[in-house]
Amino acid sequence: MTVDVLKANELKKAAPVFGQLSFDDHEQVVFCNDKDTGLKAIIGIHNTVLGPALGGTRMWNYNSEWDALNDVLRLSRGMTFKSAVTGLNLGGGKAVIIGDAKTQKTPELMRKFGEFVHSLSGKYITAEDVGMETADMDTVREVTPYVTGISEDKGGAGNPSPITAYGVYMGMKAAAKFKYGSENLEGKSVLVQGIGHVGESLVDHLSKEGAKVLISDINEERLQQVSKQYGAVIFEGADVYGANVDIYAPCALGATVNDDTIDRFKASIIAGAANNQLADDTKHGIILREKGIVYAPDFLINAGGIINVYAELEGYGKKEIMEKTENIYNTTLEILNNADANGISTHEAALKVAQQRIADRKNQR
Ligand SMILES: NC(=O)c1ccc[n+]([C@@H]2O[C@H](COP(=O)([O-])OP(=O)(O)OC[C@H]3O[C@@H](n4cnc5c(N)ncnc54)[C@H](O)[C@@H]3O)[C@@H](O)[C@H]2O)c1
Repeated sequence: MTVDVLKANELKKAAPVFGQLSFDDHEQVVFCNDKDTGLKAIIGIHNTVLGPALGGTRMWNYNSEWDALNDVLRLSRGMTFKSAVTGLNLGGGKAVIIGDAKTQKTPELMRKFGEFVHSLSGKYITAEDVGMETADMDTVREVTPYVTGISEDKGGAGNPSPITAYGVYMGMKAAAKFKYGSENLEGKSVLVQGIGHVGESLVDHLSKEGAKVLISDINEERLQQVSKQYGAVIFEGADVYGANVDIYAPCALGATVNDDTIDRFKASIIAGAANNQLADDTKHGIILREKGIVYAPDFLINAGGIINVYAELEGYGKKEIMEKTENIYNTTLEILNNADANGISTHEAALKVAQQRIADRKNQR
């Protein structure tokens, strides 16, 4: 049987890992199970040509183990290209813990997860992602040195989210320069979907610049708090994707640009922090281009966090972190212009730069 003659669900049964639609020549996929703590985790190592596979751990109440596997495969692949396009000597990896971070996360579970990370001898280095806090990484640090994103008083670079937000802000400004001829966001309406660690900080930058900020979240309490603090308007419409705004900033979860939403966008720029914003990178990247919607590739503009944690490994300080993150503006503008000149999607343009860097390194060996 070949991939062509099997439908997705049948393929999953026939080849549960290598046959996953999101499997993209990943080097290693590790399933971690511990009965005592209830840990069920999957570590995905996509590529280590440029360096150790670094990427955060996400704790999420997945509907099924298939969803968790699919997520870790997609996310770890994204990390490979994020580090490559950003010029870091890191490979791509990610981990998912299946469960509710609010009710099922315990220090014992995090330590056990850390032991699994340690068993990979540094091939995978973890950090925080959705459902994780700096304090959780401190707990993991008790059992392995292969963790970043630990707190500043423990020698880490601290919470990466504000740096991620700053990079997204830089990428958004570059997209504005490309689309509107000016990077100035004053008066532009921006809908930030998801006002968590990154989203809130992005709202802060945008409000200070005089953008008209709309916010959307499933957490009503946060909506009220962020609205009050920054003067942002809570989006009340029925269709967040069809909102009449200049810029849509997805900062919650991925795949919000999909077959169902793509024809509804009125925004002329999509620039946000969420990983894997395009449900289908190729197809939706091309459709956005045809529609004249400028998409600032997620893995390019949300690299501030990885720049921040990379500092822990390379030993550089805040100044260099901010300089590297600010440079996301230049890289984004370059890639948007390059995509335009070559008639390809912005996603493809960014991917090509990343893939070339990996191929060059491989050839040097
Ligand atoms: N934290 C980082 O440094 C970093 C780095 C790179 C990428 N990212 C990505 O950015 C996104 C946000 O990360 P974060 O650290 O702010 O996460 P977070 O968990 O702090 O915030 C996510 C927010 O999205 C909200 N949300 C969830 N589902 C939603 C929905 N359907 N509609 C509206 N809101 C919804 C949640 O209530 C929460 O407020 C994630 O996709 C993450 O992978 C984060």
